[in-house]
Amino acid sequence: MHGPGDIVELADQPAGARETVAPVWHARLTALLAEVSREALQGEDLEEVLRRIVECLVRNLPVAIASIILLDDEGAHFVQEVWAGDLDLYPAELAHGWPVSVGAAGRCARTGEAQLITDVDTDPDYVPGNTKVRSEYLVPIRHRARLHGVLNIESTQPDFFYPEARDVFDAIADQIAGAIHLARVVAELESANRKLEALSMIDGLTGIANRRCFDQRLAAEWEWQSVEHRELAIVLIDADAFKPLNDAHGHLYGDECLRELARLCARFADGADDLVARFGGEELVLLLPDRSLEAAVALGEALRRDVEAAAMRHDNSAIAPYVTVSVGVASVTPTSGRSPDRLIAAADRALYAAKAQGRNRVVAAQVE
Ligand SMILES: Nc1nc2c(ncn2[C@@H]2O[C@H](COP(=O)(O)OP(=O)(O)OP(=O)(O)O)[C@@H](O)[C@H]2O)c(=O)[nH]1
Repeated sequence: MHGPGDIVELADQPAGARETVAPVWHARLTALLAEVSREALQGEDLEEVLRRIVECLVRNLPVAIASIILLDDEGAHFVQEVWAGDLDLYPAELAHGWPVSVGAAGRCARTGEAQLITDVDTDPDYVPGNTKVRSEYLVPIRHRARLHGVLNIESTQPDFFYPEARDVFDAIADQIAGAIHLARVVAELESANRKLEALSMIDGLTGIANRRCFDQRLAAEWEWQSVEHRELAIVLIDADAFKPLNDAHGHLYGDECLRELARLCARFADGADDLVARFGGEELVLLLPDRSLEAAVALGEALRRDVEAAAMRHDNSAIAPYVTVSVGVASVTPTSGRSPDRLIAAADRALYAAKAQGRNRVVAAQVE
């Protein structure tokens, strides 16, 4: 069995002796690559992936510092450095990016070539991170055409990075490139999924929540309010004489009125857990936790008046020369295990009554 100690000793060997023990590096390399892979797979996000990799490197190899310095998308600035080591590293200030025109790492990124610094004192670009460091090896981290950053290995021994050692770090840099690529693809997929999930909850015409979102939130609020023994109200809003509106003014004007109605309704969803949603067609809904029936009726009445005040022209309504709404209201203290459909059914009955009583009014109903 060979361990990291074998590699430490290797660094002290004359060139001829090194060749005889080079297989030690290569045997170690296979195990190390497997371990780097395992570590990379366990990271939750890119930063943790990188931290696990650099910690794995300093645990297994006789290096003083290992760091991964990431480039921005343009490859013009280093924007993040993740490091591990026995020595303290005083990393350059990366808050605003560190241009690739500066430092040995910058030279590595600019040229796309590995940089071997056998004696840091003689390298004009070397930026000291710790005064005990004597030699440094920098390898580009590249996946296909994209340069992700630079792998930076520092040693307290001069001439530490002889060819066998450099082979190992070159191979590790390739593997890091794969790990970074994978972590970035996963992050992009997760972000795209979050956007899709959000989009799937939005009504395309009005920009407010859609029915799917409403159903989910209703179920969640129902359970929550049943635990809290608090009321849950809904207000159903239905535009009056909408078919005649479309017939008289055209579908596009109808769409515009729906958007304006959604905007007016949204102003009443001002509590942290309130929701305004398109219930379907020309019908909108407000989900209002912690509202009594009286409070919800008052809110429905204020909304009805606001719609009147908006005076959206309607030349084909028997009720008024502008758009009006009928409103059905219901409120209940939910019981876990019973369906929230009872609440919707009550608001629907109230809405039907408002229509039957002449429209442009608010009616409340008891939950049965
Ligand atoms: N412009 C437009 N019209 C819609 C949309 N969704 C539903 N509608 C129309 O809304 C109208 C609803 O008609 P009805 O259910 O008969 O109701 P109404 O004419 O509003 O009559 P009352 O509700 O009884 O006052 C239908 O003509 C639908 O085509 C939409 O997204 N845009």
